[in-house]
Amino acid sequence: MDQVLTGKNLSLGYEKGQDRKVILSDLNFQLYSGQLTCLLGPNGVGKSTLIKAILGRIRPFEGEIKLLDKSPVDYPREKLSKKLSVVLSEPIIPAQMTVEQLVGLGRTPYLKWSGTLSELDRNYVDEALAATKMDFLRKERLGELSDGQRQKAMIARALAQDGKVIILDEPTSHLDLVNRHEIMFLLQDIAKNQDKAILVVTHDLDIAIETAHQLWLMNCGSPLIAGLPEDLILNAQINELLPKDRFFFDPKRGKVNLRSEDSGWEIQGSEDLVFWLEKALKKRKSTFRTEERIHVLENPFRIQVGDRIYHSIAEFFEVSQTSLR
Ligand SMILES: Nc1ncnc2c1ncn2[C@@H]1O[C@H](COP(=O)(O)OP(=O)(O)OP(=O)(O)O)[C@@H](O)[C@H]1O
Repeated sequence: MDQVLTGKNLSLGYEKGQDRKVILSDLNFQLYSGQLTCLLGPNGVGKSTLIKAILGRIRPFEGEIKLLDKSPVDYPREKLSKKLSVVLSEPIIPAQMTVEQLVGLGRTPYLKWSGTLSELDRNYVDEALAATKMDFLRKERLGELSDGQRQKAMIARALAQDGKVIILDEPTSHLDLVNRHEIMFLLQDIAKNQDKAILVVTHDLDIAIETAHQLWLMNCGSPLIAGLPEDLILNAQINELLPKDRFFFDPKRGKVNLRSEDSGWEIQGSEDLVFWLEKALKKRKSTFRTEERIHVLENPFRIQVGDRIYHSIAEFFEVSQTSLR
């Protein structure tokens, strides 16, 4: 497992005339080949700014980024494209272009003056189509693909480019649940099987935890936290992503949960049943209160309060609106 991209003591931001607007400071990171890394953080924290610096589009105010042996800003453009490929979140895609033509564009940095693909280039295109399971759609026009298929075509283009590092900015943001998982598992496979270092910017914590080998967590004013998702959950650093007064990450459920200090109810029963009933109750926290203890029972599912029995949460809410107050 090699470090292919590193950042040391970085300070990043934008310059306007004499003014410097520092967005990120004291930033350190290592991106490893063979791993899928997900970068998470709230809107505006500076994720895109970091990506721009990695792509050499902005120069660090301080510190250094190293892509293999040198800084991205020191690579000639074409050489950089052979080391690093990018899939942006809102690419401009010509609808008439076929999948095969798009993936062929990934070979642009390698083309000779004639501009035509050599046999070797075509092999890369074929391999990229096979790795993304897009072979059967190679002649399809991009305008006629589903969003998920289009995203896979973009990933195939990045693969054909054959860089060591692939960066994707919110690649799953427009996709349904199944496609989001599929794309992320595909990226996980590519990282492992093709020894790529893949960095994905995402807001999807659930899927990042499920699929990433490493997480990078960014939050305003704190250093970047990097680690295995499971370590960050067990040592509670995952909470750095959340406003701690209102939310916490529940390690048992693997989910973000709302804090409730004074819940206004007491529930007894098995952990799973209590969890789901409490979830439903939290959504009604402003309207629901009871002094009586709530028992939640299974086989068959029922909720008991005093001697009253309810057979679903909906029924409990409906009746308790009047009887429990
Ligand atoms: N070209 C620019 N010039 C000046 N400030 C900028 C520029 N681009 C971004 N910023 C500022 O940098 C900060 C971080 O923005 P950035 O886009 O990096 O955040 P982000 O974490 O990617 O957010 P999101 O999750 O919403 O995409 C914001 O305050 C933004 O206004």
